[in-house]
Amino acid sequence: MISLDRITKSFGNSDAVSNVSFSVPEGSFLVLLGPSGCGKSTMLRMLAGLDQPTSGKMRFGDTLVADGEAGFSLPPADRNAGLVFQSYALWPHMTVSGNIEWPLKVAKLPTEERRARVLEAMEMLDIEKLANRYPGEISGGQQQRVALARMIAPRPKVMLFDEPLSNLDATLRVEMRFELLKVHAATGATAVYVTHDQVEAMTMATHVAVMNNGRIEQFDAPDRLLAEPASAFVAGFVGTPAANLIPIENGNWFGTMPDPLLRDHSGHAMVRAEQITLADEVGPRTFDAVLAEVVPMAGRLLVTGIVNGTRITAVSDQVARPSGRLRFRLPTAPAAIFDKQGTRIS
Ligand SMILES: Nc1ncnc2c1ncn2[C@@H]1O[C@H](COP(=O)(O)OP(=O)(O)OP(=O)(O)O)[C@@H](O)[C@H]1O
Repeated sequence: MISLDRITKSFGNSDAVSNVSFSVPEGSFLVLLGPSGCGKSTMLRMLAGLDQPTSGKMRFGDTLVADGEAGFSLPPADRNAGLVFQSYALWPHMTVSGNIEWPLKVAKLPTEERRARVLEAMEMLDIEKLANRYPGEISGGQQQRVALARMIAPRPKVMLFDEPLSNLDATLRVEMRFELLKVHAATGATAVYVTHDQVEAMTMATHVAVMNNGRIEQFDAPDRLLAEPASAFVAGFVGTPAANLIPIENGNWFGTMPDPLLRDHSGHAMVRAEQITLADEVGPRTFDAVLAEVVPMAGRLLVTGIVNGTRITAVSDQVARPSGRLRFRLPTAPAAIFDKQGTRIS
């Protein structure tokens, strides 16, 4: 179990992480998801013991690993936690097996035990054939497998990942997502995984903490983030495609078309792409748009147009008119309404 109790990390006058509390059970796969600068790497560094919280407490199981007020932080080596970075950080002068063995040597494990663990880790990542190669002699994807093997060889209870797949191409990324989940399931460790890629969060996580400006916008299971986003930020960040956030003003779509369903609300109405249709005729809740792009997806089309400066995406089977103009029809009810601060109100 990992639990955080009101963790804050300040740099000078600004908080990189602000008053964050959550807990996840042992064996979870927690993803810290958010845009650049939201504080997710700072969170991970505190979990690893590389940074100390300014205030708040952090526990791994029953062990207190950091206490900001008391100025206490358990050193990284005493946390039974492994870390994998975006850059693989392998020792270039050591072979693959030498790299994997290194942390076991540091931990002073006997030779036989080290050999067995190196072999076990290489088998799990399917890299036995690379044992005697040097990092410069293997591909980026293979290097990331070695970094993973090196991380799991000491059998950490907590596995920490900082954007580990972002240097890989799209196909390798999908492959490595599967490998990571396999390793996680086989070890039973608790994983904390930092990414700005919501697809990684949606496909791998048991729990997701969506972060924005150092705070947690929503802490939930991936499907809950999609079904019940707590804020406009979450609604606009998750989903493929993310839901449309349509400006509403005093109960008017785009500030121009009144709709009793919007009551008198101002802010944004969430409308999913699959709720919007393309219309030939002008009618209730139709809006003319300028075509921005058409993306084929799973046999259907994601059609994006601009209405009053807002990008709107619909799922359609219909190819848009060649004129570059199109007409969207909004559904009778939005999936959610957020106020001007982005808080969900309906
Ligand atoms: N050592 C530091 N000194 C001062 N400010 C820092 C330091 N480290 C991080 N920050 C600031 O804290 C905020 C959060 O940074 P952090 O690196 O945690 O974000 P992030 O979500 O991981 O972003 P990215 O995905 O770009 O790495 C940023 O505004 C950053 O400028």
